[in-house]
Amino acid sequence: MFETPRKSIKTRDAWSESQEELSETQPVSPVGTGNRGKKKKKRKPQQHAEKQLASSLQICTGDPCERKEQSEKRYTDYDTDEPILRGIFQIGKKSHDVLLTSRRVTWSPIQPETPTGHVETLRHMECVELKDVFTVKVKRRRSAGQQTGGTLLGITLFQCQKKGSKLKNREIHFNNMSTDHCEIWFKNIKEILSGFQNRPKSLKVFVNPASHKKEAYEIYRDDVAPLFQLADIKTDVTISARKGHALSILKESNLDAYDGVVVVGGDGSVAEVVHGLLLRAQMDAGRDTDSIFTPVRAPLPLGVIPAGSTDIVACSLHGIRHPVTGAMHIIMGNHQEVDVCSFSSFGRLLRFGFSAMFGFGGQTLALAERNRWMPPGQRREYAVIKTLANLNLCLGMFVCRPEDCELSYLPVKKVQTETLDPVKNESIKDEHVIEGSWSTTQGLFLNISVMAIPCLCSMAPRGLAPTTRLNNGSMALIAARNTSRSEFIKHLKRYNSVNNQFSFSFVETHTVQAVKLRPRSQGSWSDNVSEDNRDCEFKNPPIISSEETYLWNVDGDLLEAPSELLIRVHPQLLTLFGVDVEEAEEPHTKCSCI
Ligand SMILES: Nc1ncnc2c1ncn2[C@@H]1O[C@H](COP(=O)(O)OP(=O)(O)OP(=O)(O)O)[C@@H](O)[C@H]1O
Repeated sequence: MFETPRKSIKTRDAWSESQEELSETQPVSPVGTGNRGKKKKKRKPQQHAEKQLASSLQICTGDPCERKEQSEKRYTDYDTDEPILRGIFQIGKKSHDVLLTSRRVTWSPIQPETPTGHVETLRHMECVELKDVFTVKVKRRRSAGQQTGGTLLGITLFQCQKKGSKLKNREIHFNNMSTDHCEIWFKNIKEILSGFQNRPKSLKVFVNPASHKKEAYEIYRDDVAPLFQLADIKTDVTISARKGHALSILKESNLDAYDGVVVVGGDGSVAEVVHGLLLRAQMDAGRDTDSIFTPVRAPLPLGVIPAGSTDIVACSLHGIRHPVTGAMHIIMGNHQEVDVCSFSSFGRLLRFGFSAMFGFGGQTLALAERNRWMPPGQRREYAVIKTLANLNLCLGMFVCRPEDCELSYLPVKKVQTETLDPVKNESIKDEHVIEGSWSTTQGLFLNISVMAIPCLCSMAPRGLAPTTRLNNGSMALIAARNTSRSEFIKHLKRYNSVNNQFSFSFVETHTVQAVKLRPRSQGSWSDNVSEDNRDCEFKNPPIISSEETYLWNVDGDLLEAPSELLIRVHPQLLTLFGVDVEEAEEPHTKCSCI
């Protein structure tokens, strides 16, 4: 969305970049200054410019009727978007006629007139929308080590370019050695760009150096920080020293100085920061989290730079695990409202998050965490194989069997209403969510998943919960009842393909607002220590559930919860930097272990 500029900005920022030579410099002819009060005096050259542009737009190849329609449409478009500046710049090797309006920069090569008086430029006309430009810099040639000054070469626009789900930085160089000319263009473009108010100017950044292959810091330093610097974003970076470090900072520090928070890491790190941001918002709003409360929204948007092993949140938000794409969504201020779950037990808030798994999902994570000494992919596969192998088995004093649970859920009921628009005299259809009533079921469950976001990842490109969206105000409840090992494996395998993973008689799915789970067996999934991993258990003591607690996988983090857990969805509680995507564009990874 384009918003009108609010303020002027200091314009003498210097940008030192290439050593490239200008082979040619064109004379300078600005047609306007952006000062609309003086517009009348400048009318003549502008009219001439528009006339020339209009005539050039009429010359194009293809079907004449289509051509006329196209040229009229484009001319109308340009006509409503008033020219602010017009001048000559060298772009690439050619001189170009460049036009700045409040929405875009358009350029076409300067060519001699044909005998008919037409200038054949449309074919080569190019433009960049200013909503896609994140910064403008003055371009100078400097010798090695020179910090200031240097020969002025022109200005450069930095565009956020989209290729599929991937976003990247594209530089467009407008070369002209006239200081006055460049300054006017720089000032005007900078002023227009300052009107995009969602774009952050100051960020609090958390980096988890322990994520995945321990490369999060390098990813931030090499791929992300230079882009933030280019976009003139101030950053305050904390390298997380331990689990819970980001949470304690978010709970204690004053966040007023920031326009957003960024986390560089995997899903566990994202979950910690999401919880911290929302907990802080509840504390500031005086909410009593020891009761069933209505949470307030987090005041700051959160950006996610993927550096973990699965990166489900980044995939669901960007469609791809690509740190530069994450950084670009932040720089461009792309806001996406996202539903969040709260996890509470006996009225007390345990944490905020996006997804939870109980049973198989909790058990595999517990086993993987106990074997952190293994490389990430290997320990995940090991945990999946081991848990599947032990399914329905008794290992010494530990029993791996489905959970005996009482599962209650509050379904989302949507009703359509129809009202009459008195002005347009047409009916308006509206959808409302109404309070349903709790349903309760019980029995043996192999796995229960509750997800407020689709949870896209390379193993499940359409998501672990493809029926939910980032902000549809509901959660997907997927419950797999007890079945044979081979049927359960078939169900798991289908996440990888386009086939419906839920078309099994033992799987039920519901769209819900709340879920309550009461496991009735004691300690069944709590551990599965077998002879062959006794050694590693000794080095990494197992997470032992007491009689009263159960292990959940909440956003890839282990949560030890008492025997009753209430999960509620809170529509659009958080703003993330990103967009809603249908499918992950990730290279499709097949789980080799099942
Ligand atoms: N300095 C640190 N040392 C160890 N653990 C940390 C540190 N800082 C944060 N943590 C914790 O590490 C946990 C796992 O990190 P993270 O989720 O980023 O990586 P991952 O597990 O490799 O990725 P994914 O969750 O995508 O599989 C998080 O719960 C986080 O709280």
